[in-house]
Amino acid sequence: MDACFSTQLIDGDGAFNVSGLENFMKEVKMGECGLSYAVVSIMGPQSSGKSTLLNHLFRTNFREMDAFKGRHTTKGIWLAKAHNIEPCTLVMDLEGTDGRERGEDDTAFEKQSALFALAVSDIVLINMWCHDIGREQAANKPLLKTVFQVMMRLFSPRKTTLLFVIRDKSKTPLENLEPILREDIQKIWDGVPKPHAHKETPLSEFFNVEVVALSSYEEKEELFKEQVSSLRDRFQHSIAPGGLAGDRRGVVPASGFSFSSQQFWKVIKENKDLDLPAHKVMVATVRCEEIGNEKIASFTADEEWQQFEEAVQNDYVPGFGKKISNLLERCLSEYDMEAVYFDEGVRTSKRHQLESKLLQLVNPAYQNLLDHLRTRTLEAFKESFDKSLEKEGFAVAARDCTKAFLEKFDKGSEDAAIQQVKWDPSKIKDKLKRDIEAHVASVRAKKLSELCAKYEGQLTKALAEPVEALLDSASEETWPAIRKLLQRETKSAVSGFESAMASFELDEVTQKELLSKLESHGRSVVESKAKEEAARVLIRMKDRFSTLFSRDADSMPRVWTGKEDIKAITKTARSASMKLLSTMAAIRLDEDGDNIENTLSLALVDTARPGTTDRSIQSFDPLASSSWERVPEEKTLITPVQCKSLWRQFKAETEYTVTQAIAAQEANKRNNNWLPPPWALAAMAILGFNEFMTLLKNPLYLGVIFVVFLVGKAMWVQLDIAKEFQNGFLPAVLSLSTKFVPTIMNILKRLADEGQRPAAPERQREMELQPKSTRNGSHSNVTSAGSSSITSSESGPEYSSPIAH
Ligand SMILES: Nc1nc2c(ncn2[C@@H]2O[C@H](COP(=O)(O)OP(=O)(O)OP(=O)(O)O)[C@@H](O)[C@H]2O)c(=O)[nH]1
Repeated sequence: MDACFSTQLIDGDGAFNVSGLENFMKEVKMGECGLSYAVVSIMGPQSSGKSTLLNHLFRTNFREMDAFKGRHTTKGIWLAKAHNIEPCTLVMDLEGTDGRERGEDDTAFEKQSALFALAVSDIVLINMWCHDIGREQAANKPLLKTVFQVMMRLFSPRKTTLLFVIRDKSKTPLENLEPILREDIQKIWDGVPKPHAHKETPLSEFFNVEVVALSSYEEKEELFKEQVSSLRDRFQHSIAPGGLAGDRRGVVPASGFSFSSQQFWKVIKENKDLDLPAHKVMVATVRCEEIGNEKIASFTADEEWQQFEEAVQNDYVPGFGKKISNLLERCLSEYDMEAVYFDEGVRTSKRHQLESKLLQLVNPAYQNLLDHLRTRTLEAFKESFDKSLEKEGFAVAARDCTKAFLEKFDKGSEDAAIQQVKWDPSKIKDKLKRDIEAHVASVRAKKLSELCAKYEGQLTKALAEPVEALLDSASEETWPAIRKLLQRETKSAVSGFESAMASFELDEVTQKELLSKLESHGRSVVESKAKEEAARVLIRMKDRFSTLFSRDADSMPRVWTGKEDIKAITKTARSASMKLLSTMAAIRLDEDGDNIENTLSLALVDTARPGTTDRSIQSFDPLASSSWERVPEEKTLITPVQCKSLWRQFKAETEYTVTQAIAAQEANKRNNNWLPPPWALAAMAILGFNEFMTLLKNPLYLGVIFVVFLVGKAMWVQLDIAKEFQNGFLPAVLSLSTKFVPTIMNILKRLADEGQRPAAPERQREMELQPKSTRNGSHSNVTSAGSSSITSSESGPEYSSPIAH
């Protein structure tokens, strides 16, 4: 027996051979049959030639009783596939009945196997001896009774074909036998108790009854074979309309046959009624679920899908939607193909389940893909936006690029779209939009701040130095000039900035904000410059004072000859410095209506006005305040009090210059008077002529005159007489008188040293042996003597200036 094509389905003890059936199903490729298959089973008394008939009819290998070896009876239910019969026909050989009445014991194997055969078979062959027809004690009667009884428990008629096979037919023609048999069958049917619903249901509603008679296999084998062969033909295309099982109902699809059979047997064993429709739904549910799970498993294991799943982890994959849709479609259509014969409701709902499970499986990959698409699009946007900024204006570039790249995203998401479902990519698109907007905003802020910095820089450059120069030359015109300059430069910067900003298409409020920022930058440049200058005001004042004081109208250095009116010059110079102080005292970027200059002038310069000369009686000090009248605090650079203290410092620091000038003037005057008057010189020359001639005529006198000249010359140099007399005659005589004796002593000492000095090399050696300190000491003595003479010459009598007070 070929184990692959026949198997024991249920053994003698009622155990279902699940694995055997599964193997059998695979071998005969039942899964592919769909509804195109038929199940034939045979019932009949033991050893009535059932196996023999089946083997001849379907070319199966059921074990037959070997006439020579002894008795063998079939146990349980065997299953085989009919050879060369279309469509695929499964054949079941049942254990033979023993022909005895078994009462109502539904648990007997005979009844259970009959019910099972009726539940799963399209055609049931009822094997009977010809001589049993019309007999009251026929062996098949209890069998038929059993068949009809169990049939009621199937709930709904399956329209099973009952093919009565009359064995060992006699000479009586079938035409005569058949009515008798049908009568017998009808009698049995009528005698079977039926449920209320089927009280009036005719037998034909449940069964198609067919009768066939065969000659004895034992006695007329050839004829038997011939008749079997023609009977075999009736099994070809048995399920087609008009065939043996043409009007069968409630067929379970082939792939559910195994599960269905198991369930039938289980229910039968539990002695429960078989609800065929419910069974069908149940089988469909289980099978469709199984098919769905198989499809999910095969989808998950699909190499193409795995490659896609891996690829989308790292990057966007073009063509994702189409490919995945195809894979899903393939999977679903495979399901459809396999589940097509199962209950439609179940099949459809399980299909939905399968679809949603598959989509759940695919969704993370889809989300990943869209995320990659979003980041990719954003990166590409950034790059393209940067490039287009070089060619077009900001707002246009931002608008065009945003539009283009959102469209690209749309295209990408369309490409990723899966046919089976409408997943909405709008959330991711919104995120992309937000990212793009944020990028545009950041670039805009950067560009605008660059632009601001550029124009602010330009404005700073245009203002800083001119403002500094204007403040330096402080006058009444300084602040109007600064205002004019500020207005002009701000206007030009604003117009430049405005046109540069146009491409950003900013809203009016922002534009105004930026422009006013630029304008206030201009003001702040001026203000900070003014503050800087104010911090240096004292130096500036002193500079101005010394410029005006020590240079004349032609900018030539003044020589204090004595003719200059130092008082007037000082006053002019101080007035100018005071003006500078007043200019620096406050920022006057708006119209200057302050009174600073007047206040300062009154308080500091015009102190000589009548009534104000004596300070002790000046009751009110206009500078004793920390704020100027009509000048807000933030515009004040130097407060009145600070002005006062600065002025005091200024005066103290410039006083020396004035003193020096006065002293120089005095000295100059005296310098012109140190020689005796010309008339005295002329008298001396006329009166001393004879003595002079005597001196020239006597060589000894000449030598003495020469020595006196040398000593005189040395004294002249040593005492620096010419310089001494620059300070006036009287101070020079006093100074020279104090230094005269020490200088004479010094000259004599040096002359004595010269006379005692040995030859030059010896002197050199002596110098080398002499300690350094001694040498320096002698030098420092000379220097100190010199410097002391200079110091004493510089320190003239203190001069008390009338202007200083
Ligand atoms: N008289 C007669 N005997 C037959 C016929 N066909 C087979 N037999 C004989 O009947 C005996 C039993 O044959 P099987 O085919 O084993 O009978 P069975 O009904 O399958 O027996 P079980 O399944 O064991 O109940 C064998 O010895 C056969 O030779 C027939 O048409 N007429």
